[in-house]
Amino acid sequence: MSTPILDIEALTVTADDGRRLLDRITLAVGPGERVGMIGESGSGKSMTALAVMGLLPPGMTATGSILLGGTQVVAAAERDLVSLRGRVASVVFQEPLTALDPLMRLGHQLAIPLRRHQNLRGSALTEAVLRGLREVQISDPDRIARAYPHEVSGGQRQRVAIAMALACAPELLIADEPTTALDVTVQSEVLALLDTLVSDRGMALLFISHDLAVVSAVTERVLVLRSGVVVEAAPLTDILRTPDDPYTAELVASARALDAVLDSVARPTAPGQPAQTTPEEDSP
Ligand SMILES: Nc1ncnc2c1ncn2[C@@H]1O[C@H](COP(=O)(O)OP(=O)(O)OP(=O)(O)O)[C@@H](O)[C@H]1O
Repeated sequence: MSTPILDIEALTVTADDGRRLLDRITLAVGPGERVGMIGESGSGKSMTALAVMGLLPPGMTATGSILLGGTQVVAAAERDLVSLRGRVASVVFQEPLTALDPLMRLGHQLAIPLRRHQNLRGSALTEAVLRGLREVQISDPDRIARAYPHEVSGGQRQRVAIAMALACAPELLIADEPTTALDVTVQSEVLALLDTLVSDRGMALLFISHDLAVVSAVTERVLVLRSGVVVEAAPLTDILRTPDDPYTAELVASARALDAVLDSVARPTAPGQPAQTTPEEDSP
């Protein structure tokens, strides 16, 4: 296998009260590979994403190794992490407002990473902002660029957050429950959009969700996390057909839209093929 973009080895994260939130997690994501991380609430999925980006909350200590684009993240200096974020890996969080400044027009927010990454100014920058919005299938980019976050729908906000995450052309996109906060129809549209963008750009994807049906739509290999421990890591089809761990078996049994999942096992050629949808135009 070629050198992984992300190579996590025995990652342990401990809270200041001594609780182990992650316990010797090991995971590698190769260039262009799509890996799912699944587990119940509190299992440590978001903590893994934060650790990879060097964004652990105060009081948390990480040990082990996280190589991101070949650079060690554990105990790295902030200035080294800044150059990795956005360029090597970006995150899309569940709640787009986490990534967006409520007091800044969306176009200005998207312009910040574009200016930094592509060194654009003036009308070239404006054009890049509108292009970025079109790439996330926003059909009225002029209006959205002028709007503040609260003036657009949740789906549109998440599309802008995705555009910001992609602005520096990262090699790895970490999507942490990116559709969970959205209405069901918008969920499948945003999932289809992510799937297309990741394919078109040949990006690697670490897709985090509590929902096996969602993970199965966009990834080919899955890691199951429980109480901070990896209880199973296997190709998606193996997890669905013959889960080894009882907890994984439970997840499979209770997955929403189980029929759709089993259907995708019957047609194993289709990792990364979520429901076909038309571009979103949900109103705010
Ligand atoms: N800032 C914090 N300080 C202390 N403990 C925390 C903090 N944030 C999360 N935790 C704890 O870390 C553990 C892992 O949480 P994490 O947010 O990674 O779970 P998760 O799998 O992403 O859950 P969810 O699906 O609900 O987001 C949980 O026990 C949680 O209570």
